[in-house]
Amino acid sequence: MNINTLVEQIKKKQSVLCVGLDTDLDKIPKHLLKEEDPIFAFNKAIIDATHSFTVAYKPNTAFYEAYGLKGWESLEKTINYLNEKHPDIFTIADAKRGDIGNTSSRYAKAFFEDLGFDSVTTAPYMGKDSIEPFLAFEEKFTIMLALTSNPGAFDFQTQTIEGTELYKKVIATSTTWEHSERLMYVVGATKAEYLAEIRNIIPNAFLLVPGVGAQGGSMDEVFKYGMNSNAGLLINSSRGIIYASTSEDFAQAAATEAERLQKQMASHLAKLS
Ligand SMILES: O=C(O)c1cc(=O)[nH]c(=O)n1[C@@H]1O[C@H](COP(=O)(O)O)[C@@H](O)[C@H]1O
Repeated sequence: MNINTLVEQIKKKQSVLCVGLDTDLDKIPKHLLKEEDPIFAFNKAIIDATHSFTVAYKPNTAFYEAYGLKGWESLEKTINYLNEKHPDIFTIADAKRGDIGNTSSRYAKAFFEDLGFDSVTTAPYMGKDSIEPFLAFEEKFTIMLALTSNPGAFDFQTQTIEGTELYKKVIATSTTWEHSERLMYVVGATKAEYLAEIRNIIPNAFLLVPGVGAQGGSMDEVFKYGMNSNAGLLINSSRGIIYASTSEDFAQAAATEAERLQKQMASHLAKLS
């Protein structure tokens, strides 16, 4: 996808909402379990109910890989459904990949070419040659972990090395890589107070911000410190939306929650020209 398509969607829908499809057979409504593919049936219902409030969907591949071949088929049906029905909606394979160069280029082919996602999440621990193979794909985006939402973010990411916090060094270094204009970055909503400094390093990049809802991050703080002139944000909620109800009314409840978040976003996005 071209970045302008994403920005147009954000302005049109007055939303930066990313719905996380972390679909768990133990949590979806019981009546769906008799469907031939309960995971896809659930995802389809969630997409049908929420797409008008949403600019991105993010299936986390762990929830599909956990069910082996069947799970991978559910993932494939989900991305095909999104690409056919909603080609303007940005898609994220949340796979957190990254390996030596030739392996990374296979991961990139799997998610960008075979499955047809617009973007994939990556872990930058292995450095430049582990990320550049993803960046080689035109009109595809690589969303690199920068400062994550979990408590373990303080174990390494915020440690100071030679006077700079590691996450800042990682972000600044990544801007020197070939096709760094195809990078986006993950910053947890639980770390919103760090966003102003992150914006000093990468004023223009899009940030994927998970951690509102179930993890307790504040959306208003994320906008306050993280928004740029394109919005520059994709704010993810997974469990808070898809399990808003676990009864037969799950899709309606997901739509109500997605609309509530979209309305909150619109109050900040009204400033965009
Ligand atoms: O890369 C991610 O999406 C991610 C990074 C991060 O720092 N924290 C984080 O929660 N995530 C993912 O975002 C989703 C958050 O889900 P909820 O807490 O249910 O909204 C999960 O799929 C996580 O794997």
